[in-house]
Amino acid sequence: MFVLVNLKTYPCDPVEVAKAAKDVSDESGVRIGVAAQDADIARVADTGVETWAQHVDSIEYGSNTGHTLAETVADAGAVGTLINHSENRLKLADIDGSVEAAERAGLETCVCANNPAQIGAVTALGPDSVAVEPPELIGGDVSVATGDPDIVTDAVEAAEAVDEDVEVYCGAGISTGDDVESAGELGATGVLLASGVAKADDPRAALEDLVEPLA
Ligand SMILES: O=C(CO)COP(=O)(O)O
Repeated sequence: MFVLVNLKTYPCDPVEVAKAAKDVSDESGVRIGVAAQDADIARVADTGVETWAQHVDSIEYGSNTGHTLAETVADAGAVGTLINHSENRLKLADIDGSVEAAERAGLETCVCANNPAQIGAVTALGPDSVAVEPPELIGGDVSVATGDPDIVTDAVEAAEAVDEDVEVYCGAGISTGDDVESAGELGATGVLLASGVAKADDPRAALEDLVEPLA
């Protein structure tokens, strides 16, 4: 299982979380990534943790004020990027362009979607992975794996029907090792989570608990 921690714009210390994620990944052997804000990517990557961007735009070098260029986040140390997160939704054409931009820059791609039908649509764009995250469960205490297990199994089925090579992750409300284990049992090969680590009093302990069943 891949554990991708999305720091969003939470007021946590990104370097502290990144160092903890790097250590816990090294100790457990579980792949852990940290998706940081653009301005934090370089110092997060300096910790040695697998570093992701939270978004890249469907643009090339040039006159694009205020946008995120895939090459720039890659140069800063990101190796992957989220696209179309529920909090930064794009039109299908822009998702397609962002996937293309990320691939051009050598970034791994994870396209998020709200439901299995959207998962099928974005899988057709050929990203490395897709992630189903029901918006109503994001930021809450109920894990998608227990609160809406069918959405995970249906998303896995929808993606497989389009392209068996695209990994399927799930997210929303995941905060414990049990949640990660349940997500795996439903067919997900990774989880996206945010508040369970970014808002934890002790992010390192939260990460240790998350990977405990996997180590
Ligand atoms: O949006 C998410 C990850 O990208 C999920 O957020 P929570 O883990 O806070 O529910």
